[in-house]
Amino acid sequence: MVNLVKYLRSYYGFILGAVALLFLQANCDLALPDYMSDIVNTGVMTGNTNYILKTGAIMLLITLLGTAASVMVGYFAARTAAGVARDLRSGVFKKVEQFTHAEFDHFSTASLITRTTNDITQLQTVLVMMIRLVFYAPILGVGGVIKAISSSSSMSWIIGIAVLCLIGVVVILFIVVIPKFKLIQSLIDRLNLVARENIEGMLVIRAFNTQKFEGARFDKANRDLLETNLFVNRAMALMMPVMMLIMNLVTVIIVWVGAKHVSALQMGIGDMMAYMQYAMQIIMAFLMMSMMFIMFPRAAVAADRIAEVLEKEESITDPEEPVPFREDFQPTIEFRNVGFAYPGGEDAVLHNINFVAPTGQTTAIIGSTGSGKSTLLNLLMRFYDVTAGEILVDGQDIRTVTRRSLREKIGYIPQKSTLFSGSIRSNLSYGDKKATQETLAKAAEIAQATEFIAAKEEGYDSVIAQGGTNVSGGQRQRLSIARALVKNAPIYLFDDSFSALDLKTDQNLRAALQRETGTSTILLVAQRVSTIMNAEQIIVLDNGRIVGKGTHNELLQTCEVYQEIAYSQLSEEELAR
Ligand SMILES: Nc1ncnc2c1ncn2[C@@H]1O[C@H](COP(=O)(O)OP(=O)(O)OP(=O)(O)O)[C@@H](O)[C@H]1O
Repeated sequence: MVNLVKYLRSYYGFILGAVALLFLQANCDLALPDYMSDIVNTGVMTGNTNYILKTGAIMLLITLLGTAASVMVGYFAARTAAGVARDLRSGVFKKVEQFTHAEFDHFSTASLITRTTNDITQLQTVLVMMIRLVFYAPILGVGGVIKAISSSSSMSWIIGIAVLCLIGVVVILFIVVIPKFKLIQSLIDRLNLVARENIEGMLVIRAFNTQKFEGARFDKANRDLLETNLFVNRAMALMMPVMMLIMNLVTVIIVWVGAKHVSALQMGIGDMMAYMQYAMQIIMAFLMMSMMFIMFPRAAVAADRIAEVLEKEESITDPEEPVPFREDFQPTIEFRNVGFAYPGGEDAVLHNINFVAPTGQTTAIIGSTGSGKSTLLNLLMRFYDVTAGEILVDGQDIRTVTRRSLREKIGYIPQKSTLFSGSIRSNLSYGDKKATQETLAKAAEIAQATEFIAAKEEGYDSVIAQGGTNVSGGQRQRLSIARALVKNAPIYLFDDSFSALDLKTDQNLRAALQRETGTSTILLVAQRVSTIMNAEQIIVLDNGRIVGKGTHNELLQTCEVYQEIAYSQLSEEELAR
C-alpha cells in the first residue's frame, strides 16, 4: 500500500493548496461562536442594534470566506482523487498487459476487472474524503477544545463524557464492520465471475436449458453481496442517529448546567451559547474522525488489492542485458532437451523435447489431444518459460533476447481465433499499422479470405463485432491467418489454425502458404494428417514425449502412434500415395 503513495506525487500542489484552505476554513468556523457570544452578551443584552448588525456582517463575511475555502478544498480534493484514480487505472492496466498466463491464473480475470474498476473507485471516494477531513477534523477538534476550556473550564466534564461515549460507539462499529469490508470485495469478484461466465456462455446455457441453475447461481452471488452490504450499511446508518442523540444530550446538559452558572452570574448567556457551539464542533470533529477510521480500512482493503497487482512479480521478464538478434537473422528453431511443467501443476507436460526446425521448412507437430502441442508453441512465444533445457532461435536462447524482439520475428495464429471490434481492415493491419491495401489483399488471398471479404457489401471496411462473433468460425480463422501473414514474419506458428476450414480450403491455403512464405520457417500444429503430410518434417507427440520424427512416408514405416492416427483418418488410396 505504501507504494501507492507515489501516485500522489504529481498532486502535491493540489494537496498543499487544500491543506492551506482547510486551515482557513477551520479558523473561520472556530471564530463564529465568539462573535455570536459578543452579539448576545453585548448587542442583545444592551439592545445595541448597530453592534448586532456590525458583528452580524462580520460573521456573514467570515461564513462566506469559510464557504469559499470549503468549495475550493472540494475542487482540489476531487481533482487529486480523480487524477490518482486515472493514474492507478493506467498503472494496473500496463502491469496486467505484462502478465503471463500464470499471473492471470493467480488473480482470475474477474478479480482483475474488479480491482481495476471497483477497487480504484472505492479508493477515489475515500481519498476525496480523507483530503477534506484528515486535517480539518483535528484542527476543528483541538481548536474547539482550547476555545471551550478557555470560555468555561468547569463544564469540560460534559465534553469529556461525550467524547468517551463517541469512542465507545466507534470502537463497537469498528469491531463489527471492518471484517465485512474484505468480504464485500471478494463477493464482488464472485459476482463478476458468475456474470462473466453467464454472458460468455449464454449459448451453451440456452442449449442445455440450464437458465434456472445459472439464475440460481447468480442469485446466490447477488444475495450474498446484498446481505453483506445491507449489514454494513445498517451498522453505518445506525451510527448517525446514535451520534445525533449524543449531540442532543450534550446540548441539553450544557443548557441545564450552563443555566445554573448563568443564574449564579458566573457566565453570560452568550458564553453559554458559544460553549454549546464549541461542544458541537468538537463532537462534529470526532464524528468526522470516526468516519475516517471506518472508511480507512475499507480503502486499505481496496489499496492492498490494487498494490498486490502492481507489485506482482512477473514470472517471465526480459533479461537485464538483452542480446539483439543477428543482422542476417536465420529463422532456425531448436528445442534442446526441453522439459516443462505448468506453474502449480504437479507433473511435467513436456519431457526431453529435442528437434530442429530448419530455415524455410515446415515442421508439423501432431499428436492426440493434450499431448502438449500447443504448450510447445506457447514456450516458443515465451508465454511460459521452459523448466528444463532451452529453446534456440537462430542459435540464441530465447531468454537472452527481449520478448518484443522475439515476437516481432513471429507470426502467431492461436488455436482460438480472436478478432477485435473494428473492421476487417483494422484487424488485418493489427500487426503492421502501415500495411498497404495491396499487402492486406495479398495476405487475404493466401489465407483464402478474398472471396468472403468481397462478398461483403463494405469489403475490407465491414464491421467486425466484439470477439469477431459476426463472422463464421472458419472465416474468423482465415482472418486470423491473414492478420499474421501481414506481419511478413520470418517464423510462423500455426496452432491448429486450420481446424475450422473445409478440406478444400485447407488444401488451397497450404498450397498458397508454401508458394508465398518461401524463406519463412513454419511450425504447424494440426490434428488432421492431410494438413501436415506434405511437411518436410513431422514430429509426433505422445504424452509430452516425441515418439516419432521424419516425413510422412518415413513415419508410416517407423512410428506406431503416427500409423494409428494416419490409418484412422486416411483412405487406402491416400495412404498409398
Ligand atoms: N494453463 C494450464 N495449466 C495447467 N495445465 C495445463 C494448462 N494448459 C494446458 N495444460 C495441460 O497441459 C497438457 C498439454 O496441453 P496442450 O494444450 O499443450 O495440449 P494439445 O496437445 O495442444 O491439446 P489439443 O490438441 O487438445 O489442443 C494437457 O494435459 C493440459 O491439461
